[in-house]
Order: sequence, then structure tokens, then C-alpha cells
Amino acid sequence: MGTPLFIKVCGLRTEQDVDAAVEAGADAIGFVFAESPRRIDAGTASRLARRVPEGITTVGVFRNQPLTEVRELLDASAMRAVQLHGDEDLAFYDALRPDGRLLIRGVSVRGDAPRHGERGEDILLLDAPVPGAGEVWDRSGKRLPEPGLAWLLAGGLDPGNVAEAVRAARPWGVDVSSGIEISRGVKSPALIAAFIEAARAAAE
Ligand SMILES: O=C(O)c1ccccc1NCC(=O)[C@H](O)[C@H](O)COP(=O)(O)O
Repeated sequence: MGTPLFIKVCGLRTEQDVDAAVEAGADAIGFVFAESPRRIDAGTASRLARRVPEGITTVGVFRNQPLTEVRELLDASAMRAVQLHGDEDLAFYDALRPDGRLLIRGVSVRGDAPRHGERGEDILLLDAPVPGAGEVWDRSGKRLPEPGLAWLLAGGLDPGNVAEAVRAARPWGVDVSSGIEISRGVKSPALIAAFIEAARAAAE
């Protein structure tokens, strides 16, 4: 397919999972600070992030939280990127931009997908109506971002369906959480490795 697929694994909570993601070749690792069974505190995120080599992006995930809280958690855990997954407006993105972190905009797609860059984000993440719920959304007939734009496909991906999703939607990258878990919030190193292998193979 040309450019390598960008792979983000999200909602990691243990050393074992972080090591598995690094070993398997993830490009980004998401740590959830939003309300979620996957939520971790800044101290845990900081400890886990220190295991992540420089070339891999650590992402703090938030949803409709106050700007001061977002900034405090990002700084305390030294995240390299921020993912806003709620109704954050352009002013919210503008306020974070000078901090120099990669900005990821997570959007629950209901009608047509929003255009890339409307909030000045670096990466647009197109997701199911409920983030982190493991639900596949109906992409048929939807206008997706043009090839070449930095956008991630998310929502109910797993090692068994990611190849077909990559071939059909041709995303710049993919993001997964539930599909690499054995139960809600509990990741599986084997599923992390299987997901990354299947996604990479489909993009070759
Ligand atoms: O994962 C969560 O619990 C979560 C909670 C609140 C806001 C965002 C959240 N996750 C964002 C992600 O990037 C997930 O990886 C994405 O929604 C895909 O999840 P899944 O369908 O479970 O693979």
C-alpha cells in the first residue's frame, strides 16, 4: 500500500502490556485518563511511559475534561501526544497547540465523517458512537478522508477483522482497544501481537 500503516493500541495499564506493544511494533500507545474502566492515574501512566522508547508515541486520552486537568495530567505523565475524544472545540485545541504535542481528534462518526484538520488536529481518529466499546460502525456509503491524510480507523477492530477493514477503508492507520482484551480493561499480550501482525500484513 506504500506508506507503512500507523498502529495505535489503546487503554494499556500494565508493564507487561506496554512491553508487548513495544515488542510487537506499535507506533503509538494510548493511556486513558477519561472516565473508563481503563482509566489510570498520572503516576501509573508516567511509570508505564518510561518503558516506551522515544520513537513510539505515548498518547494521553481525554473526553470532555477541563483544560487545566488535561494539561496537568499530560505534563505529570510526560505524554508525547494528546487525544481529545469528546466535544472539545477549536479553542480547546488552540490552547493545547503551543505545548508542542501531537494533537489527535477522536470523533464518533454518526453521519458523514468530519473533514481532516477542522480543529487543526494532526491526526483524525474515526470511531464508533461509544469510544472503547468494541463496536464496529457502519462505514458503507460514508465519505472517508482522502488517501494520504493522517487518519486512524477505530471501532471494534480485532486481530480477525483488521485486515479486511484495512483493505476496504484504506486508512492511514488503525487504533484498537477492546479487540486486544480478554475481558473489559484487561489486555492480552498475545492479542496485541496478533493484531499488529495482522494489520501490518494487510497493509503490505
Ligand atoms: O477506551 C476507552 O475506554 C475510552 C474512554 C473514553 C474515551 C476514549 C476511549 N478510548 C479511545 C480509543 O482510542 C479507543 O481505542 C477507540 O475508541 C477504539 O476502541 P475499541 O472499539 O474498543 O477498539
